Amino acid sequence: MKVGEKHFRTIWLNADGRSVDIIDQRWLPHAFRIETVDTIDGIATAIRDMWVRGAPLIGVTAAYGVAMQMADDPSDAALEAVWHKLHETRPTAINLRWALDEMTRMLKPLAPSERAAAAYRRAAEIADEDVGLNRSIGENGLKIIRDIAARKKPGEPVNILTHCNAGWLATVDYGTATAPIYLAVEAGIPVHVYVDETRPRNQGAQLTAWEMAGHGVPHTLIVDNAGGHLMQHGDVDMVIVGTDRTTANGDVCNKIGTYLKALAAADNGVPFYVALPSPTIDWTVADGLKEIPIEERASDEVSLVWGKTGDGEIAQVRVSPDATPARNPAFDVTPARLVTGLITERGVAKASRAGLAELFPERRAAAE
Ligand SMILES: CSC[C@@H](O)[C@@H](O)C(=O)COP(=O)(O)O
Repeated sequence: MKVGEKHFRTIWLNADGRSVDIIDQRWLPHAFRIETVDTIDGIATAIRDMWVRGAPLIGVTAAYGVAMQMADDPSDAALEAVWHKLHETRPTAINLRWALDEMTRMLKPLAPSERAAAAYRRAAEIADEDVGLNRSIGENGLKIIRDIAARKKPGEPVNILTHCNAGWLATVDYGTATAPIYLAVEAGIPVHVYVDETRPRNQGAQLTAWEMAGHGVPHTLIVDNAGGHLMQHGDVDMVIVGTDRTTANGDVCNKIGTYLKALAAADNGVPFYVALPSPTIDWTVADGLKEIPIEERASDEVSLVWGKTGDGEIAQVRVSPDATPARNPAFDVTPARLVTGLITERGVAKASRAGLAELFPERRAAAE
């Protein structure tokens, strides 16, 4: 998407054919910085410390990590080691494991001498595929927004609430939850987005708000606890969020706080949609609550917040007493029964085993 007048993806291969450049998301919205990453350790750090984040982008970054490893050492042992090294960086987003499995499946049968070139080719394809998937999600989600708009008075915006950042910064381009929003704006449908700040790391306040502003999408930042109140007063027409892992029966794991939004939406009859590309479906898991590993991140992320000081410096401040302990589960699981629909690249599925199997019969069959 655009940054100023220039089109950017979140990650791209450099002319040296080895290193990647990434948008370093730690500094947004206050500074737009690009980092070059040219080692496996650098890739692991970028994922773990959230220079890049968002399930699809984590997967693509890991794919380039495997390619870098193959350029250094294309042996079977190195291929296995890089799988483990990158897999442990962030446990919840299934796209990470999907990308590592996909790279391994493709590279294993090749002679070591062929692996580096093939790995870079496949990593680039996965990046391009992500863009295509998101575009299709956008088209399928656009139909839902269009239907809601048709029931409104002319000129009245469709009010969409989103949580965290499932925008272009979380993917290679377009985003998942935001793709239908961008297409609605392009189609001239009036929309307005309520952006949850998304404590503790504030991906909504810092990233989604920046994206919306950059593309002229009318939006309003709200604190995480405001959504239920707004829904009770008829101010939200629909919720669209992303997901880090959706199970074969439609349970949705996403940024902490998503579940509370789904509960409030169900209580108020507000449709709750989840936008996801198929690599985010974990066909091996049935019960999201019991089986999805939930990342517990450092307690500092709760006790300290990043922001811009009056002097224009990007700095961290403490919001709690020095000695107060904090706990930081990064994701939660929204049961399928609270999800109105799953917006995928193939259409909108019911959040159920049958609904997903109908859209992806070959994947369901392969998992059995
Ligand atoms: C298209 S991104 C989907 C999810 O990864 C997104 O909603 C999310 O929860 C991101 O969490 P993050 O911890 O910032 O990586």
